[in-house]
Amino acid sequence: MNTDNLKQQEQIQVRKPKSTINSSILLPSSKSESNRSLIIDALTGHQCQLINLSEARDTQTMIRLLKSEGKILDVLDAGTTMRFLTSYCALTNKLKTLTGTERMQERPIKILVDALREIGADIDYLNQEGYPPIESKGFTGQKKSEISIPGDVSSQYISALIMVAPYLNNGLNLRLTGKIGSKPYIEMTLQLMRQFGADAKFISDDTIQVKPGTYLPSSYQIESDWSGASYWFSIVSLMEGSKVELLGLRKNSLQGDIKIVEIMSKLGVKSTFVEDGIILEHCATKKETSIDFSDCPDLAQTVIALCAAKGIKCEMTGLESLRIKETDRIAAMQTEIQRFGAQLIENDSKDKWEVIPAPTNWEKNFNYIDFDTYDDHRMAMALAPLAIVLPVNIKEPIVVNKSYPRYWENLLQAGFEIK
Ligand SMILES: O=C(O)C1=C[C@@H](OP(=O)(O)O)[C@@H](O)[C@H](O)C1
Ligand SMILES: C=C(OP(=O)(O)O)C(=O)O
Repeated sequence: MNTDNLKQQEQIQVRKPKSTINSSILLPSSKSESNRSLIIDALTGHQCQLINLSEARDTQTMIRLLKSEGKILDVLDAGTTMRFLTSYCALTNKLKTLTGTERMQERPIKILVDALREIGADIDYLNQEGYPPIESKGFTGQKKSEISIPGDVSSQYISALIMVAPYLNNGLNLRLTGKIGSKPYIEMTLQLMRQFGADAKFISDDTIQVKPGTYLPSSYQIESDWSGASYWFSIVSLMEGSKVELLGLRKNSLQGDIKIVEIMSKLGVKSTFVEDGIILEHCATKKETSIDFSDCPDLAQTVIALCAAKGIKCEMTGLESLRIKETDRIAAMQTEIQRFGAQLIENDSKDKWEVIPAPTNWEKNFNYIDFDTYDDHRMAMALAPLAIVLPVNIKEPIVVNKSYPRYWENLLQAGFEIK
């Protein structure tokens, strides 16, 4: 099934399946694991065997740019690609210009650039101080091996630094200040580094130590993507009697977004791990809950959309980083769920949020709803499951290419009607 034509449309109509869903879905593989293993592979001189690399545009962009002989590396809208390549180019003495989409040029990179400069890299901003585009102008030797970096803005800066750190003559001791956000992504980086033979670990609550050394070429099989899995949890929660098998997921995942299993156990999905994945079955839901997304920010939109539509009141914390992702995801979700009478309310100190769901039977007031997607794959993928409740139209369906190019294809396979 080829959905390229569908994706080229300005808007698609998504309608619920005519019968109860009972499907087996092959998820995309994780772009986070893929992009890390690609940097590690590049540092070994491309000696590793990486199995099941992601089809996601963020990963395909990483593959293309790591091979590129050109001076300008355009990461498009891929955050990890921008941050990981910045550190890789800066510390391995590659003279490159790194740029990206308009939105990428609004996503801060100062914390990473400051840290790289302290270590000894020569980097310039080409436009606005603190933001891409940047120019990596060379690395002539390590100035410092102990530095501090804020841990509460984006874990990607930290992953970017530690992944290249074994190749620094003196290694790196990195102290993280503030509350550490997206910590499982840092753990994923450390585990992958160790998988490829590096000596890298947390030596205290706030300090990571990376010893000098090299990665050992080896083979690694990338797992399916737990963030992509979350949309299927939402679908199963919304459709009574439904059952979905998701292939390629592991119980002992490196990905923090496996937390969706626990979150959804309260919100209408029973999960059972099987040999090559997980089986999701619809079950009863709570009507009120509270969730901290500090460890798993990419799950927030899925849960906000689900609670808003399904009458679940939800208190949320840990959403701060959503403001600097593909779009301001808090503002975007506030606007989109308001279309059907739900709200996402931020408290005065901007550190707690509450989903006030749409009133019971809200769907009776509409024939359909149009949703905007703000150049953000997760807006499209989080809102499309609401088609189970009411017909939805999704703008710019091509956005899914960033992490889950076969999303619409998989929905068709499960019986959704899309045109
Ligand atoms: O390291 C990674 O692979 C990622 C880290 C997270 O970003 P932050 O650390 O900026 O929260 C996450 O949102 C992103 O999708 C992928
Ligand atoms: C935030 C995301 O990606 P990135 O920051 O890598 O662009 C995401 O995939 O939700």
